[in-house]
Amino acid sequence: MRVDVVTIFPEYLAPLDLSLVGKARAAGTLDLAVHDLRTWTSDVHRTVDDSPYGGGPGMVMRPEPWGQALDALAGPHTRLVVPSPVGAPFTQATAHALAAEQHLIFACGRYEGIDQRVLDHAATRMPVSEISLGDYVLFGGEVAVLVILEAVTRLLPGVLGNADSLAEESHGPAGLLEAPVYTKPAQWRDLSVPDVLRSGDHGRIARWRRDEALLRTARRRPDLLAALPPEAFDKRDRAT
Ligand SMILES: NC(=S)c1ccno1
Repeated sequence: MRVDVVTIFPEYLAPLDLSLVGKARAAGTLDLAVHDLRTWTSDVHRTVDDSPYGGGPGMVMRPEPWGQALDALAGPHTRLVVPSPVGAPFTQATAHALAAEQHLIFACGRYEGIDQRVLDHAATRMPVSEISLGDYVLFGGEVAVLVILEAVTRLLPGVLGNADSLAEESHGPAGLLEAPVYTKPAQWRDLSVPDVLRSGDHGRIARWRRDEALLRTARRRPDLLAALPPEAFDKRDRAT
C-alpha cells in the first residue's frame, strides 16, 4: 500500500518510523511518504492560510497549495482521506476498507480547516473520505492520521506476527468486545487467574471467552450487541 501524508508539520508524523508501522515500511508492506504542504507554495513567506470569507475567527488553509499537492501526488487509484470533526465516525470497518485501498493521500488540516473547494475539486477526480475519530476537536489532522494509519497498517498482510489476533480482538468478526486476558503469575497480590484458563480444556476455555466477551459487550457497549444479526448468536448464547 502506498500512503502520502501532506502536512505543515511533517515532524508530527515522526512516530511513523517506529515500532510495527516502521517495520512495515522497512519490509515494503507500507510505502509511506510525508510531505510538507509548503513545498507547493510560491510566495517568499510560503503562505498556506488566509482570513475566512464571511469573517469569523481564525484562518483557513488556502486552496492553491493543496490543489498543486494533489495534482502532484494523486494517481488513478487514489483515495483522499481528510481527518475532520465533521467526518464520518472512524471504526474498525473503516480501517478494513482503507486497508484494501491501493493508494491513500491524507490531508492534514490546520487552523479552521481547508478551503472547501479543495475537497469539492478532489471529489471530481478521486474518492474523498472525511473521517472523524470522535466528537472532539484537535489542533489539526496529524494526530488523527497517526491513529488511522496504525489501525490500517496492522490489518495489512504480514504485519501482525499472528493474524489469529484479528479473529478474537474487539470489534473483530464476532462484533464483540474481547474477553479479559491473563498471564503469569497465576496468583498476583490477592488476585488469581480464572481456573478455567489453566484447565487445558480448550472447549471450556473457548466457551468462557465467548461468555466473557458477551457479558463485557452487554455491560459496556449494548449498542454493539443490538447491532448483531440473530445468526451471530448460537443457541447456547441465547440460553446464557
Ligand atoms: N475529530 C477529529 S478526527 C479532528 C480532526 C481535527 N480536529 O478534530
